[in-house]
Parts: sequence; C-alpha cells; structure tokens
Amino acid sequence: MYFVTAQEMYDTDQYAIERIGVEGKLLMENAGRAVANHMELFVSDQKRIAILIGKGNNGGDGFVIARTLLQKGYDVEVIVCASPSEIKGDAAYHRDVFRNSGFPFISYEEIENLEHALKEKDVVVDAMLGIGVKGAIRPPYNQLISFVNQFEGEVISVDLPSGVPADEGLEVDQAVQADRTIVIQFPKVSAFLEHTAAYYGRWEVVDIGLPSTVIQSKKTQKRVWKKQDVSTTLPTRGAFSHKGKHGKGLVIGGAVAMPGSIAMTSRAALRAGAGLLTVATVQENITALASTVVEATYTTLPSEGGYISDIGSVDFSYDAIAMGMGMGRHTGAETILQVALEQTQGILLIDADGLYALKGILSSLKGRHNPTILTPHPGEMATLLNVSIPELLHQPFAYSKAFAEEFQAYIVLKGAFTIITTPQGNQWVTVTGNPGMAKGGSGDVLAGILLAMVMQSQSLERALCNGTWIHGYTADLLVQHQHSTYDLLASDVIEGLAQTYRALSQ
Ligand SMILES: NC(=O)C1=CN([C@@H]2O[C@H](COP(=O)(O)OP(=O)(O)OC[C@H]3O[C@@H](n4cnc5c(N)ncnc54)[C@H](OP(=O)(O)O)[C@@H]3O)[C@@H](O)[C@H]2O)[C@@H](O)CC1
Ligand SMILES: Nc1ncnc2c1ncn2[C@@H]1O[C@H](COP(=O)(O)OP(=O)(O)O)[C@@H](O)[C@H]1O
Ligand SMILES: [K+]
Repeated sequence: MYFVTAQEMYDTDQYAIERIGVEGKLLMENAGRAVANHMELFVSDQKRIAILIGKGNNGGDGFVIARTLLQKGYDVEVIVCASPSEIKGDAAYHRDVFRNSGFPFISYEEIENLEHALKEKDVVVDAMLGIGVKGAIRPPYNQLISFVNQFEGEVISVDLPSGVPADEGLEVDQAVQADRTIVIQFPKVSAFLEHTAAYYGRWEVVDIGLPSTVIQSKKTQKRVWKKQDVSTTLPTRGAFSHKGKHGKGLVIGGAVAMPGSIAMTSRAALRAGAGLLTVATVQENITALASTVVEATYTTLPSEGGYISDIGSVDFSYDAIAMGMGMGRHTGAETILQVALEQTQGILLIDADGLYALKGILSSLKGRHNPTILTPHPGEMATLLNVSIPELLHQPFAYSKAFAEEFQAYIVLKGAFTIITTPQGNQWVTVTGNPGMAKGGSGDVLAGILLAMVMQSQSLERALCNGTWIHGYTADLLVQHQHSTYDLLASDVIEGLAQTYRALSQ
C-alpha cells in the first residue's frame, strides 16, 4: 500500500481530473460516500452525530458524509465552521446539493455555546481541515479543535485529524485527537511519524477509485509492508532444498562482557531459516556460546582488554555477514570494521557498535561493490548523521532517503515504525511491534532475522521488509497470547518465531 505526501495526493487528484476525466465533484462524492459507508460498520443509527465542516475540500467531504448518513436515517447535525459563503469550488457544490436535498446546516457562530451543544452528541465527525492545513491554527479552528478534544464521545476524523499536517518536518500547533480516522485512498506520511501518529487514533483507509498511476510514475515510492506482502513474498523451502541453498552466514561480534548479543543474533538467524551459521567472537566467549547455540560453528578471534583485537583470521566468503552486535566501542573497532568493509564478498549488515565504528569511515561504504545494510535505532542514526534524535524523528523518511542515496546503503531505521530505505531511495514502513520490544537485545534479534532473510532467495528489500515485519509481528502475537509488554524478552521473540512461521505457512 502506497502512502503519500500532500503534494502527491494533490497530483493524484489532478491526474484523475485532467487525464482520466473524473470531475472533482465526483471524487468528493466518492470520498464522502466511502467514509459514510465505512462509518455505518461501527456507528449505530441510534447515535447522535455532529459533523464539523471546514471551508476547504475536507469540509466538502463532510457535506457528502452528512447527506449520505441523513439519507440512511442517521441523526446528524451539520455545523459549518466558517461563513458558508466562504466555501468555494467543489465543496460549495456539495454544500448546495446538501441544501437542495432539504437538509439544514448551521454556522458555528449561530450556536450560543458550541462546547455545550457538543455534549448532547455521541459522535463528532471532524471534517474541518485536511491535507491543506498550513502553519499555526487560526480562529475559529483553534477554539473548535479544543472543544472537540474536550468532547467525551467518539471523535472520527476525515482523511486526517484536523491540524495534523500530511507531511514530515512540520510542527503540530494544535490538532484534533481522534479516536478513529478514516483515511481517503492513501495514508499520509504523518500516520507513520512518532510526533503525529497518535493523533490519528485507530485508522482505516477507504478506496475512492483514485489510480496509483501518479505515485508509480515517481522516481521513488513509499509503501507500507503488510501481512499480505509477507505471505506472498516469503520464499518457500523446496522439497529438495539443502542447507547450502538457505545461506551460509557469519556473525561477528561479542566482547567478553557482551556474549548475549551475538548469542541472540545467531539463534534468531537459525530460527529464521539460515542454512549454515558461523559465529566469530573472542576466545573467552566460545565455550559458553557453543553450549547455547549448538547448531552454529565457531571461529575464535584474539582479544585485547576483552574486545576483538583482530579479524585477520576470518574467512569473508560468506553469503552474508552481520557485524557489530556486542562488539563494544573500543578504539580498535574502526580498523576491524574497515577490514570487514573491504573484505566481505557478500552482503554486509552492520548493527549496534559496528555503527559507532562506522561513523569515522562512512565514505568506505561508497566503495563497496556488494550490498551494505545498516540497522540503526534512532540514536545510532542521529549520530551517523550528526543531528539530534528529535530532528531525525521529525523527518525520518527524508533523512533516511538522503543517507541511503548518498552512501549507497540499505537503511533499516528501527522504531515503532521501522523504515526500510534502498540505495535508490525507495521506502517501506513496517508497523508491527509493540513497547514490549523496547528492551536490550531486541535489535540483536532483528539483526539475526535479517541476516537469515537476506541469504534466502528473495530481493534484498523484500527480505528486509519481511524480516522487520516478522520480528514485530512475533512480538505482537506473544503479547496477545502468552506475555505482556512488561515481561516480554528479546529471546522470547526468537522462540516465538515458530508461531509466526507456522501461521504464515498455513
Ligand atoms: N485527492 C485529493 O486531493 C482529494 C481530496 N479530498 C479532500 O480534500 C482535502 C483537502 O482539501 P483542501 O486542499 O481544500 O484542504 P483542506 O485541508 O480541506 O482545507 C484547506 C482550508 O483550510 C484553511 N486552513 C489551512 N491552514 C489553516 C490554519 N492553520 N488555520 C486555519 N485555517 C487553515 C485554508 O484557509 P486559507 O488559508 O485558504 O484561508 C483552506 O480554506 C483532503 O484532505 C480530503 O479530505 C477528497 O475530497 C477527494 C480527493
Ligand atoms: N515501542 C515499540 N514498538 C514497536 N517496536 C519497537 C518498539 N520499541 C522497540 N521496538 C523494536 O525493537 C527493536 C529495538 O532495537 P534496538 O534499539 O537496536 O535494541 P537493542 O540495541 O537494545 O538490541 C527494533 O527492531 C525496534 O523496531
Ligand atoms: K479532518
């Protein structure tokens, strides 16, 4: 499923009108009807509904929603949040159709105490501001938004909660806190940003028949990776496959004080289907690890001060190598990473402490002939970019894209919304996962799953999307059935992979 910026939405709208010949009025009719029909699924006709209508096209949708619901027998009061004569274009057309159908509306100015009037309602439909919102919220919307936010019934926003911009990199001045948002055709970028997503409440998309042509013709696209994508792209294991077909992988990492991280990465890689796995770590870790991850083979590395001191003995001819987990941030780490960057013949995934080591030698990424994958959490990514974490999280898509394109790497920016960016600038977001994963070790498990995924026959971006989706989904299943967000451990997710793979293969 594509998701879009405000401009991409307007371009799509224009394409439908100018190239396909669907009139704007009809698009608005489709939008309003689709929203009203969707509301019918969860709002009973016994509810008292107020629809707040703004002066732009979001308000135009509101008139169609109101007319459709009234025709279905719903109890609807329409409150126009502007002088009705300010409404222009397609929205004015639908204002007139609404009026000519014999339905009344009232201007907010005519209501003596709007806050009180809303108390009489069960549901407020917010069709005040859509993707056209800009800058600080001006009267009367600022006041109306605060009334809506004090309203105790259900708030349903149309397209996006009024006041929330569609795009990243913008401040929210004041915005409706919706319980539910019915999104028109394509989700907007703000549905996947930490500072704006919560305003949407739960959201669903309604189809109004707009084509994806414009979005597909762009040089790069942004898409949500969903369960159906996983089911249709996850490679199946052929009846006559052998271990060599499922990848020969290597995990490099683990300082003396941090053996657990590579144990988790390795176990996760094996549970996620890796054919053969070797672990290269300091000699002190080998005995304990070998009894924890019995399926792996081991390469003993020399240590100094508890850290890997040299990786010269490593054979780099693996299909894929994951490096950096529990490696430590010692001074020698950069040299070790440099060796790996130069010698790895297959795919190189760099995580955790490897990303800190990468900071000083970022330009080495450009010289690599084989794919490099970086899996930073926001702290690691902000360090690589020399920006603050809030700055990064304000526009994670733009930062990830610029970075991936400049350094020709795949970036997996982890978080509640994990963003996968290819070196060409295409982006996917996975929305699985829960706060139970906000614990040490979750990233190590993801690195292992991704290592296994990229070695099995599928495109790299699909492998990364499938891996992050599966990681989060497994944690979601565990929290729903056996665990809570408090007690869930990163290693539970490794064992939980069994459930996910079984569910996906049924
Ligand atoms: N494919 C599509 O595009 C389709 C779009 N559709 C629908 O149209 C919506 C987009 O409509 P839109 O462009 O008219 O913008 P929208 O958000 O309704 O309002 C703009 C108005 O808000 C005002 N305003 C802005 N900022 C403000 C502020 N800070 N404080 C106060 N006021 C502010 C601004 O006022 P002005 O600055 O002009 O004075 C202007 O009057 C979209 O979300 C979807 O619902 C569907 O019908 C069909 C397909
Ligand atoms: N609140 C959350 N919702 C969804 N996923 C989360 C949440 N918090 C963390 N995660 C996931 O957990 C993992 C944490 O990775 P990371 O921060 O690298 O952990 P660590 O370094 O401790 O192993 C990432 O895959 C991230 O997407
Ligand atoms: K709205």
